[in-house]
Amino acid sequence: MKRTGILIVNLGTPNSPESKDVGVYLREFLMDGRVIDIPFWKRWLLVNLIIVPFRAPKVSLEYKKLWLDEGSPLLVYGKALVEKLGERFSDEVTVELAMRYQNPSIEAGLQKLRQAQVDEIIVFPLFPQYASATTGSIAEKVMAIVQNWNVIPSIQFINSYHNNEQYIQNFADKVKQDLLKYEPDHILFSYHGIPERHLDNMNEAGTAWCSHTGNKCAHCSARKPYCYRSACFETSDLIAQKLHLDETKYTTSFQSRLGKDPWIKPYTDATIQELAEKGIGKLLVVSPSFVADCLETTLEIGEQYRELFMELGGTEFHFTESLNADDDWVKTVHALIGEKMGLSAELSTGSSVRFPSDLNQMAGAN
Ligand SMILES: C=CC1=C(C)c2cc3[nH]c(cc4nc(cc5[nH]c(cc1n2)c(C)c5CCC(=O)O)C(CCC(=O)O)=C4C)c(C)c3C=C
Ligand SMILES: [Fe+2]
Ligand SMILES: [Fe+2]
Repeated sequence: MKRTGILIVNLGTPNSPESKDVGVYLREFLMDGRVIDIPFWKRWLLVNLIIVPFRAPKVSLEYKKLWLDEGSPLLVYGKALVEKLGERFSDEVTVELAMRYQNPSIEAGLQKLRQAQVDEIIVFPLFPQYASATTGSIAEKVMAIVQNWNVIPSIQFINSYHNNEQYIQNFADKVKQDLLKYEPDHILFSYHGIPERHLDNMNEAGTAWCSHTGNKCAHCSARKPYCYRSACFETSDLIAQKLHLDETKYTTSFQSRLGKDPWIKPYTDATIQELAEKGIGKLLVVSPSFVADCLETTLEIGEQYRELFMELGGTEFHFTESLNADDDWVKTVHALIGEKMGLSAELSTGSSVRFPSDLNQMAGAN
């Protein structure tokens, strides 16, 4: 019987909210050459002498606000998701949670799959829109580890699902509830940003690939899934279409800027200012690049952007909760993985199907 290992991977978490552990986490994260893509020695100086000493104490206070008994929100939601997924798969499937930075590590997760003697591994990054700094980094790490194994099983990466029908529906359902509850004047889809340079570097031919302008990202007209910016715009459009929203009723922007280099635009803070100046009173913010609530949603959006909007004359500010470990989102992840396992769409979207056992039973196998 074929055994499958599934590795669900999110960004990371410090071991505790204390400044020292946050520093260790930030150092591992920001020393990743896919995150801060400058020569090693410059990155080392920047991260160790400037960013971490100033940022760790501040971020530690933020983690302390959100920390739960069992750990950081990303860890808690990740564990709940993996537990629910495990219940949906049969005994031949092993599901493990890993964090790209700190613990549980990708190394530990892969080791558990190896011990379970899986024949294939499916890596599912909790990032719907591909970016080299997130999905790319996870793939690099996984490949660096398995290259030392004697038996390297078949490995598949689920690189991008920014336009997946079920993922779009999951967010549309959440937004719909808030539209009915708050009746906002406008919806802002705010995604985590990346430096513009990261998109320029994508073109192997060496020329800039992404136009960085317009809402259709003109040079990426085919809306290639690997242009993070285009993918984010497409996600917003698809959610808006599900909700029959007029184009004038929503905007897409990018948050969480770090450093002085240009990041993809429009920036969320500038967009909030423009919306307030246009007279938008009631604003609903949605963040589809985060499938679990974390510092960047609960605090950056829920506190900092709320404060900014209200200071600028806004009357109501609401934030749509992320998918976290909602049952409908679990079904989506189950279906996306099922597809990679070669199961039919019908079976993989069925909520009560425990595959592959069901498939085997249907085929009369043991
Ligand atoms: C959603 C996708 C994400 C992309 C793309 C991304 C790129 C990216 N991030 C930084 C710097 C930081 N990000 C931080 C936290 C953080 N980022 C994401 C997601 C993406 N990052 C998540 C899910 C989180 C975790 C938040 C949590 O609650 O644990 C941080 C740490 C917090 C802070 O200091 O603000 C930094 C730093 C860069 C430089 C970058 C692209 C190059
Ligand atoms: Fe980030
Ligand atoms: Fe682009």
